[in-house]
Amino acid sequence: MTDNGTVQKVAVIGGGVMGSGIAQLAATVGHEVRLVDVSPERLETALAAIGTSLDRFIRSGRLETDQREEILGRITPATRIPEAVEGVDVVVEAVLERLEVKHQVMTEVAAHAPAEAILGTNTSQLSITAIGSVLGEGASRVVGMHFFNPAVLMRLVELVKGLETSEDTLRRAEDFARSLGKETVVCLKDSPGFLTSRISAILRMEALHMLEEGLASPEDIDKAVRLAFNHPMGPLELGDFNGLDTYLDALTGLHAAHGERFRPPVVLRNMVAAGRLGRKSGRGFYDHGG
Ligand SMILES: C[C@H](O)CC(=O)SCCNC(=O)CCNC(=O)[C@H](O)C(C)(C)COP(=O)(O)OP(=O)(O)OC[C@H]1O[C@@H](n2cnc3c(N)ncnc32)[C@H](O)[C@@H]1OP(=O)(O)O
Ligand SMILES: NC(=O)c1ccc[n+]([C@@H]2O[C@H](COP(=O)([O-])OP(=O)(O)OC[C@H]3O[C@@H](n4cnc5c(N)ncnc54)[C@H](O)[C@@H]3O)[C@@H](O)[C@H]2O)c1
Repeated sequence: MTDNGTVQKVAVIGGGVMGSGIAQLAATVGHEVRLVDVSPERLETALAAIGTSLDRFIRSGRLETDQREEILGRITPATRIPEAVEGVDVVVEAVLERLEVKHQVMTEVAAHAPAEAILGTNTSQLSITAIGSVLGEGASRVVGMHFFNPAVLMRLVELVKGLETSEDTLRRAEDFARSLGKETVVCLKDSPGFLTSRISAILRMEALHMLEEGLASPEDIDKAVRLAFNHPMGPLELGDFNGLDTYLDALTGLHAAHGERFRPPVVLRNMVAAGRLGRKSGRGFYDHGG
């Protein structure tokens, strides 16, 4: 909904950890949502995860039981972008953290979405300007809309202005984030990692180096951060929660942009090479029974 409460048609591209949460959030506040993933299996997993999350809200009394089907009924799964973006007001792209994949998706979205639709990208750290660069003048409609995992609970959306992002696009992205019940901050300059990912990556880097140095077990490194600083999760368990492949992609980008202080530690490369991606693969720094 916009500031004046208008229901919007929203397409979320990518039905993974983040896309499923963003789709759920938008449908919960009453928007009409199309959720697109190239993989039908991922779409099935996404809808199941949304159902599980809605059940948790019902159990804790934050949703009525009959809202479950209404919310799910507002989400239309799809495997193709062209039909899914027809007539939408807002697109949020949440596919892999790879520039070439984002380019491919943005090009297809822009070819089929209405010219006035805003095109948000949920990238964790890539340049918004670079993502929009494939659209020529269309880059004015591209804006960073960085949600946090789990999108249904975390309070912030970090908005990032690319070099070509128009003021109107930024304002509409802000309206859309507010319609989802989120607070916003605006990163005025397009610098990889924006405000939040640079901060969180530094904490994560230190935890990974401590693990490599054998200073403590993963459990104790996480416990230290949780209890000393009142963080809800330690950096290693948060890595398992978010996806270690996504962590590695983000650090690789930050390393390229900001240099040595973000060089991905070997322990993380090895985890990803071994397919230990965290919760989504059943095993990461911890065993999740997968
Ligand atoms: C990498 C990217 O670019 C950026 C990022 O995303 S960085 C990561 C940002 N995210 C974080 O830092 C998350 C840190 N963790 C947390 O905030 C919390 O651990 C958490 C909110 C995920 C879970 O809360 P926690 O108290 O630890 O666990 P838990 O007891 O399971 O959940 C608390 C409540 O939330 C509910 N809940 C948790 N996850 C839920 C979900 N996905 N859907 C619905 N409800 C949920 C639970 O049911 C519970 O409700 P209750 O209090 O009524 O019983
Ligand atoms: N995981 C997090 O905590 C988190 C938090 C904030 C932002 N992000 C960012 O959000 C984006 C998505 O991350 P994620 O963790 O949800 O990843 P994920 O791996 O869980 O999901 C990505 C999904 O995109 C789909 N996909 C790939 N190519 C596609 C295409 N061409 N068209 C449609 N779907 C396609 C994949 O099938 C997959 O389901 C990344 O840019 C990431 O950096 C992640």
